[in-house]
Amino acid sequence: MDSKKKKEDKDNQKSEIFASCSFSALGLHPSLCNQLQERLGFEGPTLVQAQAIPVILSGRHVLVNAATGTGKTVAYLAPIIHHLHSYPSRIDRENGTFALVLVPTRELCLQVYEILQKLLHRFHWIVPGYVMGGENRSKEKARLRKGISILVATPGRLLDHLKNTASFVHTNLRWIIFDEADRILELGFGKEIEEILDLLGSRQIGSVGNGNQVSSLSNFQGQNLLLSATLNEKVNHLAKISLENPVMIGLDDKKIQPDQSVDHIETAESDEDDGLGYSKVKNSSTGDYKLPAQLVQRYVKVPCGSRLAVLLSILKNLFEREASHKIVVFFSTCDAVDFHYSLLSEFCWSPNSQSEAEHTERFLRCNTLRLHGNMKQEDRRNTFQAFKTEKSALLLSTDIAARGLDFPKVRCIVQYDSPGEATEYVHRVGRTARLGEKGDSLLFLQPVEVDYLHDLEKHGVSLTEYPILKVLGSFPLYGQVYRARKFVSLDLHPWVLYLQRALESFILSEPRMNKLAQTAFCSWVRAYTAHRGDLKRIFMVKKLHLGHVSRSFGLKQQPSLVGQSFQNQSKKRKREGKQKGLSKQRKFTRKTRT
Ligand SMILES: Nc1ncnc2c1ncn2[C@@H]1O[C@H](COP(=O)(O)OP(=O)(O)OP(=O)(O)O)[C@@H](O)[C@H]1O
Repeated sequence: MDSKKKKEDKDNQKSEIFASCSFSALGLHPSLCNQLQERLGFEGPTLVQAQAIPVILSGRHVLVNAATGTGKTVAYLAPIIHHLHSYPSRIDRENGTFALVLVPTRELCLQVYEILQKLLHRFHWIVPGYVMGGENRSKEKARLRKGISILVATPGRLLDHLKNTASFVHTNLRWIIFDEADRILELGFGKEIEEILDLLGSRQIGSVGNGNQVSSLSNFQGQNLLLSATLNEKVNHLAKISLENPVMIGLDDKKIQPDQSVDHIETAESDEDDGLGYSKVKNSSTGDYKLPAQLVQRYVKVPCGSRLAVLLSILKNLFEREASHKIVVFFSTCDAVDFHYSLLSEFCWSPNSQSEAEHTERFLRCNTLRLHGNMKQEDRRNTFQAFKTEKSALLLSTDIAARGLDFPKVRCIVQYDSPGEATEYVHRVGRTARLGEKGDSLLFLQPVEVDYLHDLEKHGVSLTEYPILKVLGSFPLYGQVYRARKFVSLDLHPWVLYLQRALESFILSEPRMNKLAQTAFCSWVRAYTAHRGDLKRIFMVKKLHLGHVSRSFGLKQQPSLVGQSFQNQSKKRKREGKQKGLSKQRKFTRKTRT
């Protein structure tokens, strides 16, 4: 491709993402515009920012439904800061909280807080803060007592403070933002959200605050914003109880010029009026998802028993091809993350060594990190920061990293365990190819699961096949390269066979690893049984060969042996679940899968 064509392509890509206007043309205060440029390095707004900022500035309730990595965070934070900065008299810490940003996970909480800190660098009187599960409650209470102007929070911990922290002033609350609302609801926080809305007096009518408002500061009414990738029943319900006559900002307005955007933005389409003045928003979850054009999406069809060896081979190939690489691999459970993390960090094998004693070289020589919801808060924080700053690293994660997290320069997303809903697929791949950058994604499927591709196609997502035999053929075995014929099954590929054998003997020789593998096997099967709705027909436990599943955890044991411990574990989890009074599904979703 000549350089002129390359430049043209780059310009086209840019105009798909960025608007042609400036931040100040959207009505933002000049010093905030400077801050966006100097602190965050943003030269101009993205399309979604150009659409959302003027509408949010106008005070309307808004529902934003836009593609991943398009800059939604600044789209809602900038107008809030603009308003707080423009109050006739400066706000004070004693005035308490003016804006509340609700997010589903702790990592997202920290991420939004970090952006806030940068944006507020020059506006020291507007104080950012966060409260979230896993943090020290009394320290949070002390911070709330001092006063936090813009508070980022996870729902459970916020509710706790609303009920138990008397010094938490929220009488001046003007904005409630639900970021990644669909995820908040999927994690089972619906009840908490309703309670929060009730406690804040913000249900339905959207008039925030309960008396004692600082009327001298502003006579502006409450404004709620909801950002969600999917508009399903639950999100519709939340929109209904929290938004008043909202403006809908969606993907279809992508091509609209920013200066015309307010006039052209669709208001929520009316399917039916519920008599409350709120029109039901059309469900777009069955429609096409818009994915970044530059994202290369592929799938690899792997028999269950060879999954582990193929995963390791692909990762080895990716890191050897490009030394500096950032890759995220998604697993269905916390236990699977722990097992693969230990395995990848410790497994030594060099295919050209003749004796066991010579296997001293780590199979995968990359910086490996892990992230899931059962880790200690401090470790979660460290991983999150490390993966942000590393130039080359491998992150093994549950879906905790699937939504909203913005890790710079991730080149490849591997979905080793299938995601379930197509939305989840879209969010996972959304961690790469952000804001016009290059990105690849690879979905692992067993031969019995390939119907999942049709499910994705229904949403306009189509994948091409990954050349796995070519990749496996690139590894020399005892000095020889084995070029498999097309019809050779992966199970019988010499490289896969040797690697599988090496993995099994390594795991067998390490009791700790063996235990991790068994636990991971059990929760993997549990997660497989948890697929819902139509997906149950694709991911059928009945079709699984448990012996092959064991092999995919490097286990040599008979499945019945492992199955026994699986049953014991299930019973134990049920007992614990009852004791803690959590519903089975909520506990499973929050504890095991994230
Ligand atoms: N105007 C801009 N110019 C340049 N970079 C920007 C701009 N706005 C946002 N970004 C960067 O784009 C990336 C994605 O932003 P953000 O995380 O807000 O996207 P998002 O739409 O919320 O993504 P997701 O749907 O995955 O949560 C971030 O790294 C952010 O710093």
